[in-house]
Amino acid sequence: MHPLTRLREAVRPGVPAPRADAAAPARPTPTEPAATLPEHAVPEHAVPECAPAERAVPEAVDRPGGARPAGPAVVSLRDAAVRVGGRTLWSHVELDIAPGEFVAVLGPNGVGKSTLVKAILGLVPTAAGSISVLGRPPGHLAQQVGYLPQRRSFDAGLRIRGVDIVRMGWDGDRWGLGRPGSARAARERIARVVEMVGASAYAHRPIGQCSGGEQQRLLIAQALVRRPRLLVLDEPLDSLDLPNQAAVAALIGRICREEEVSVVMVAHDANPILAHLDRVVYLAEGGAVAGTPAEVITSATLTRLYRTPIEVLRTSDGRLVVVGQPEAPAVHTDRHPPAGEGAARADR
Ligand SMILES: Nc1ncnc2c1ncn2[C@@H]1O[C@H](COP(=O)(O)OP(=O)(O)OP(=O)(O)O)[C@@H](O)[C@H]1O
Repeated sequence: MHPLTRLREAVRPGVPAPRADAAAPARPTPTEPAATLPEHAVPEHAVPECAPAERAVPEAVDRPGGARPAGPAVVSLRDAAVRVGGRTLWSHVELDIAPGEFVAVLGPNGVGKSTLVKAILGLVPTAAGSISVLGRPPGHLAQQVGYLPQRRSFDAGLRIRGVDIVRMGWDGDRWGLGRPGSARAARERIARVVEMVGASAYAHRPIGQCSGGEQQRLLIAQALVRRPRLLVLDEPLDSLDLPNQAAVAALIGRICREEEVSVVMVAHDANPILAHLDRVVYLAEGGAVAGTPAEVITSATLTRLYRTPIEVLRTSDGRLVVVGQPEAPAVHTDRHPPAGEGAARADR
């Protein structure tokens, strides 16, 4: 492979290409609860009460930054199911994500969290039901969706600067040619997002010499630079130490509010992100439970979902802390390229 092609593959922005076979448009507004596990899986008392699944997200007061924003949902799943490798991973999933909401997708290893975000991106087709993103089938408005795939790290010898990585997010597919429009607007926006993620001090260093946490911030800036309306982050806290997990979680919460972008983030450990979240989606046992952290993160619900005793405590300052949640393994053995896509971007 030509060295430039290899470099380009290594640092290409995570903007998903549109799929030809994306899901059909969403159905008209149903009236079922927002999200539930299949009835056989969770007794009635364990299913949190969720807002009705309406296409226009109703206001609520559960938002860390204030009331839940009203307006058309940015992401809607209606009775959605996904099959990979001949097996249904989850089904009957109902979910609405409002503009500017910070939503975490949580659950045990291998339950289908990454597959859920890939379905939202249009990289994996729905087997039943429907998904809509910004009112269109997944993958149709890729320019308005920023994506940070799982585990991207850079070779220590890579000389390209952090700021160039961010620039690639701006140029998109025209990397090396430049995107039409004002060069000044590009410079200003790139400087703005670099500052927003707190990377100004090291953005001009070679990316290979930046720490994992610094690289992660620059990649978040890359995903954000085109002012997406939806930011999809697949385990952005993976392999960061605890202080960095907390700092990056706080950063994402702040970005969510300042840029008015909806964020869907896959995570293993709820604790570093809980204080910043508007909603959580727990995947388990072939279905999903969604709601505010206070609704979903309870000892009874998590114990049932993980099939192991888990305690949820409330600290004196009102924070929820999950105790006893199984640790994620250091190596994920269940990673595959998404259906219909080569391995190029799947699981880096
Ligand atoms: N393209 C594929 N073909 C076959 N099986 C797949 C494919 N993609 C995912 N799977 C399987 O689907 C299951 C869910 O995978 P997924 O990566 O979505 O889980 P996850 O919840 O994100 O896991 P983890 O927490 O370990 O990252 C796994 O068992 C995985 O092996």
